[in-house]
Amino acid sequence: MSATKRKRNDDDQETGPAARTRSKMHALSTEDAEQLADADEAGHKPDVLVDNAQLPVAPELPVNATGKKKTTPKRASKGDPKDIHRGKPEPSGAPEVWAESRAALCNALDYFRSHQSSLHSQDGVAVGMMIDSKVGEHDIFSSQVIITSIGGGCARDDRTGEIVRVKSLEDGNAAVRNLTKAMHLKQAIVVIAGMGNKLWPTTPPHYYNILDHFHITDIWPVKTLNHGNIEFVHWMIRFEKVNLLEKSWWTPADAANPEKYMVGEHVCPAHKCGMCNGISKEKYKLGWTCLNNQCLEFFKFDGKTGDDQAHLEYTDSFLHERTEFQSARPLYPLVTALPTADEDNGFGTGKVSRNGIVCPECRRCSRRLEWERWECETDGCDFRHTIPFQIMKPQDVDDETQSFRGRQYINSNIVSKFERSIGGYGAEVYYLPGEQQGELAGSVTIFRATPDICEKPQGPDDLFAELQTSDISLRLRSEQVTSHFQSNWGAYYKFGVVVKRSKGFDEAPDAILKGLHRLTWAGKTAIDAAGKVTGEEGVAVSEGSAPAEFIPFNELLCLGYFETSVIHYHDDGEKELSPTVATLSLGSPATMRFRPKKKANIGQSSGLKSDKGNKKEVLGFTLNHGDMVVMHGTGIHKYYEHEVKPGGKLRYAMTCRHILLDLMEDEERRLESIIKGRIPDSSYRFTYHGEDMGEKLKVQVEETDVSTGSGRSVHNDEEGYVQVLDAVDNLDTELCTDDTDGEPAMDYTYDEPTMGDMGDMEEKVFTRYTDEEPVRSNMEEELVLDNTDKEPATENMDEEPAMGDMDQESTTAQHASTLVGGFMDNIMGANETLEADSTLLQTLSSEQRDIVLEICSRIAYQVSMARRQPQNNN
Ligand SMILES: O=C(O)CCC(=O)C(=O)O
Ligand SMILES: [Fe+2]
Repeated sequence: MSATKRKRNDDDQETGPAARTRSKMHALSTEDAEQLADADEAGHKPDVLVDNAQLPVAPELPVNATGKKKTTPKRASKGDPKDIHRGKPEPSGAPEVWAESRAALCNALDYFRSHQSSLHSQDGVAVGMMIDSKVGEHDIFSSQVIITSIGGGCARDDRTGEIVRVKSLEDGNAAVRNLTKAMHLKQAIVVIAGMGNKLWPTTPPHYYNILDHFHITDIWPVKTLNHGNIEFVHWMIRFEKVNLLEKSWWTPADAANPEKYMVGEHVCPAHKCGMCNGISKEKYKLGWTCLNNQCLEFFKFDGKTGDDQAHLEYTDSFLHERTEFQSARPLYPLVTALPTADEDNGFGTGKVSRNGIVCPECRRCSRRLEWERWECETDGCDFRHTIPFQIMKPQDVDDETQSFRGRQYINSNIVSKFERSIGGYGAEVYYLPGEQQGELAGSVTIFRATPDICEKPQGPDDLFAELQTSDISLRLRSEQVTSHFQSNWGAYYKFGVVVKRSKGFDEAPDAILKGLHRLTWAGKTAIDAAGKVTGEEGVAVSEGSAPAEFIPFNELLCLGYFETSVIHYHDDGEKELSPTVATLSLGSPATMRFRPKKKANIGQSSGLKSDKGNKKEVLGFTLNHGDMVVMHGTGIHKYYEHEVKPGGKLRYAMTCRHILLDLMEDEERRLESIIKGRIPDSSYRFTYHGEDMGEKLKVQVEETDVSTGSGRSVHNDEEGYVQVLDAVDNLDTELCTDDTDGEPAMDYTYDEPTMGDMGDMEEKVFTRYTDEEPVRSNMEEELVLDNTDKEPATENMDEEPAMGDMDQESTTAQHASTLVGGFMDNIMGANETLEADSTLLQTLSSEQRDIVLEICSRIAYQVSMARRQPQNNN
């Protein structure tokens, strides 16, 4: 989404003619600076919100926070930044706004959205500046004046941890340009000071502290020698506080304001350069020098250059001078107003809903960490703020989908594509190669949901609606700067860093369990399909990476995307991840892309070029509402990375994986994961069988009207019914067939319930009649499990009865029957929860167990639904 792309980095080096023109800029020439401003206006797009999902881990206290990239060499010591200020006096006041993390600061303040650089600009004009741990030798942090160097051209020395100059900035950089423009346009700048700045005159109360509005009086180049005695040019800036009358809150409480100068009291003399005619102030005690870095006299003090500049001290007149400041440009309010519904996109998921807030009570900047609302991050402060959600309907999704310009791309030198009809879906199967000739990294299978599929009861439309109204515990990951919300269910999943929280499937809302069962079908089916296609199409398969066996999922990660959220290129991990990852897309459309990792030896011979060190995408496709995508093969995560960029107002993705718990090092988490990853028996009522069951199975279903007892054929459309019947039918043909004639051995009918006071209520209970007498009452169930025409489930292969081992079979059948019977008793006794006897359950193969549990769960569900219907037939 273009609004989230970083258009340019403040530290970007500019090249080309415009840059060369600028290089002639005199430090303080108004005329040149105005030209520069014009050039910027013409040539640069406005700065926009940095897309923060790609940004480094935001530092939290007590880590010294400067928002450095992960690649930045480590500091020599990571002590508590408070230590730097021990013994300093307390400040006389408190900041109007503060933050403890860079992410919160940048999320909440519209004048400082810069997650990485120390400058924030709008329309090419600087509006907010941060002074933190990069403190130069000639920096000043006093009550009314701040002098600092303008970032860029520095790096941290790996050995010493010191900041050193590595690049000369004769031409300035984007930051210099944007600040110069602000100076000439008289744009006031909000200055923010971090605790990492050792020049604080008092003890900073928080990590990030908003100081006040300042204006820029001077920007000039200086020449310094770095540790290797190499000459570098960099740029300095001097700010003056706008309001000189009010005592600055960061000055000591118990001292009279030591720095209280007014306009005109002191004047710093300026002189014209005999060489270039440029005018420069006499800023240094060392004497006057020309401050035009294009002039031969630049930074020559009385003809001298070199070491004597190392200890440049400012003149008193330069420090004490105060400059008239009046501007037509409005000051940014220091406290950014709370976002309102009017500014939002109508659904409560717009860009402003992803911003942070400044708590009106404690003035802390807080991120939008909770999906539902903003909560002040200060312990003990219970300020909450909401922009109510509006439910997004299938029609809204359709409208978005119609206008979505997704990206369909396949590099056919690398990726092969096949199309099939699978499980009632149109499916696309893509094969991604590994590094070796003929090696397969894995397959990506997409099941395309049609409008019919989406509209089915319990289908994607229902699920999307349900997610919007259920509490699915979505939260932003506070320890990382990401733009999507997430909740993890089942086993702990290592996603970048180990998820801090995971809830057990036994506490999951139905929507999550429905997603899990749907994806289980997709995972299983995709493996079968990919295997089949490899056979049919002669695709080479490498050993191990994409096995033919499906390992049931034990984890589900639910992601929630607001309008501007994305998930950037990543892999899902390799070490603790089994080969299958299945995702269900709900709501807004999105584009998913795959590219080989930088170091993967893929695509070289096909001319796959790198883009800034990254490989280009090899596969891109749209994911629409209801679509499911299955990645199968660990090679997909080893050699490739993927990203997903939604293009609408609200999207959810539920992604299931199997986490290999044996590889989990943390024993406590491992044990917890076993428990949390257990799929509750009652959830098997949501078992999904794909969309073509109705075609495969033609089992007559009879419905008995409970009031008349008369039977009639059903193809009842009532919510959930056909689906339930289909599912039960499916079980029939799978397991419960009569040995003699191949017809289903049981026949589900509705029968009059035998329980107490159900009256005329349209109670629907499934009862099976066999040819023989029912074993118990007409409410009882009996299952005849037939293993003759079905392979036993692979995972319990050893324990399975041998074909034709009737004793074993009938024991299994009996156990199944007892389970269902016991369960029926249980629900008829008004207890709607399934309490299957686990000992008996263990005698069944996993497939049989699923089926038995599914029958039980579906009956329980129907009974409970019927019980909830209003009894208004009398
Ligand atoms: O949002 C999606 O569709 C994909 C999410 C994803 O890549 C992940 O959860 O790892
Ligand atoms: Fe992923």
